[in-house]
Amino acid sequence: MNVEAFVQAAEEGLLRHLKIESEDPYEPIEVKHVPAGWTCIGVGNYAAVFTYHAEKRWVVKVYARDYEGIEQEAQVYKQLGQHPAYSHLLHRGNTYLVLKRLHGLTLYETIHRGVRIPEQVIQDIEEALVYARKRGLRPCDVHGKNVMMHEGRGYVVDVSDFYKEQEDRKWRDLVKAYRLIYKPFLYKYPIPVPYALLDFVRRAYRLYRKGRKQKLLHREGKTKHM
Ligand SMILES: Nc1ncnc2c1ncn2[C@@H]1O[C@H](COP(=O)(O)OP(=O)(O)OP(=O)(O)O)[C@@H](O)[C@H]1O
Repeated sequence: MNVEAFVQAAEEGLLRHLKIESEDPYEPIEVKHVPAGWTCIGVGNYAAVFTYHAEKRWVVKVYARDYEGIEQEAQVYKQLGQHPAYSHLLHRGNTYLVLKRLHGLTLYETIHRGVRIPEQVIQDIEEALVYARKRGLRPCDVHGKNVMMHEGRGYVVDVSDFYKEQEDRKWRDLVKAYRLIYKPFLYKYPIPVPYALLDFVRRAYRLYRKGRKQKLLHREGKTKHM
């Protein structure tokens, strides 16, 4: 199948009948109906990602909201060029992108399933982020659901926020947690962690970062008035 035929199949077979909704901007979007022949392989807070039974090399990332993000993500892929740790863009539609499929499990899923994450995976992702910086991008929103592991190597699955002015701390905090908590405990005794506990940690982390940000803003406000 060529890209044009795939795009046609996506527009006629998937997008016309697909039902996805974004109810809470801080929670993954909800997939209500997927037409036959297509499978949802992942959801984020903005988009859901689908594979087609007749063409396994590519995926369709369909946005449920913030459609201006599509152009930004397409631009980031153009700026990134080809790199083994990233997907790449094949086509940009009005509400969707066609991307190279990455294989494996997100780090979030590996922890859920109790699969060991080797140091090499973390190093591959670090190198991929250094590469992105060299191409003039700022790696942002790199967290456990946006990075993948396949056959012991690391991949970055979502680059949609790399255009932003400032990097955030998510990846740095994840590496810290990997070295301080994961390596000494879960790596040695890889037990499956329920989604409920992982979601609790995710929400607690969000609240912690929000608290830190407010504290900082408060302090800055105080110094300005001194
Ligand atoms: N190129 C790809 N190949 C395979 N799976 C993918 C690909 N892109 C995304 N996925 C899967 O779909 C999920 C959601 O995609 P993605 O993280 O890009 O969505 P998003 O809404 O932009 O995320 P976020 O909420 O972090 O902004 C990923 O966690 C991953 O499981």
